[in-house]
Amino acid sequence: MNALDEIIGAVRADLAKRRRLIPEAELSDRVAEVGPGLDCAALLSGADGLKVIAEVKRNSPTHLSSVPCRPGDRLADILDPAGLAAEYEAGGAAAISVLTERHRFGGSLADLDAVGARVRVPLLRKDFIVDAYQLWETRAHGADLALLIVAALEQPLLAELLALAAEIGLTPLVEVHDETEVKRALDAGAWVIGVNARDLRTLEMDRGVFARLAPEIPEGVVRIAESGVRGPQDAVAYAAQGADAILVGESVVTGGDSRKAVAELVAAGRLGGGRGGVVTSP
Ligand SMILES: O=C(O)c1ccccc1NCC(=O)[C@H](O)[C@H](O)COP(=O)(O)O
Repeated sequence: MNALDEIIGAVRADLAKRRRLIPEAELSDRVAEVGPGLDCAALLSGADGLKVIAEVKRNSPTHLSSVPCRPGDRLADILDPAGLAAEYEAGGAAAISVLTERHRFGGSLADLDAVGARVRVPLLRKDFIVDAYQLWETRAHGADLALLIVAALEQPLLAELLALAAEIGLTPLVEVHDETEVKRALDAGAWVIGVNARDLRTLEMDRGVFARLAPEIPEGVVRIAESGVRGPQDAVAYAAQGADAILVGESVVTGGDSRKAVAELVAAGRLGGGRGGVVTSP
């Protein structure tokens, strides 16, 4: 069993418990009350400089070095996820990602609620979404974006979840790692694509993947470089390779001064040039 399958097994078990506690109909009523989220494609476009999506990540199966962590290791002791997100926002983050998966990442929907109550920028729920229930839940808890990982979803389900996300006012961030997955994302109708430098099956990191895949992603689609950003030099490189945005977790969580770390990435992104295109959702 690969790393992704193992994570998804635990996600499905948790999901079954939550579904018993809160029926989907209750969540859809809540979604009707909260209404649609922010339209994030335009907000994440790199037309006016590389955007930084900063992540609240308590733990991870790897560190940047790709060394597998021991069970119980903490990436960082995040006592106040909302306070951390506020630091990110003050540093210029265009959006906040909250890793809500519990078993391997130590996250929760309570973290998402806390962060959403504190910041004004768009909120991404980063989790392993394999069922429509999780999308209802994502919007009901106030997120504006939901992650759909192509490697975790067969094609009809990917297209169905993408359509449902759009229908309930979420911007789907569709994550890919190779050429075939880019094609599948585009076939499903994605308009915001994240290229993850981390192979979720093997946990290996390859920062060259974005440069290889970016030309396969057409103009008009938002391109996000995810994972493994160590600092400003990587932001400059990704901007120069045409990224609209970068998604950064570990290096802004563990550096000590998270506001400064994000501000440095934002400043560096301006040096990289970027694509300068105007992007709108369909
Ligand atoms: O972070 C991990 O080790 C990981 C392992 C397996 C599946 C997903 C994983 N992370 C999710 C992410 O995509 C990252 O948290 C996110 O892109 C930020 O990455 P980083 O800046 O390298 O912390």
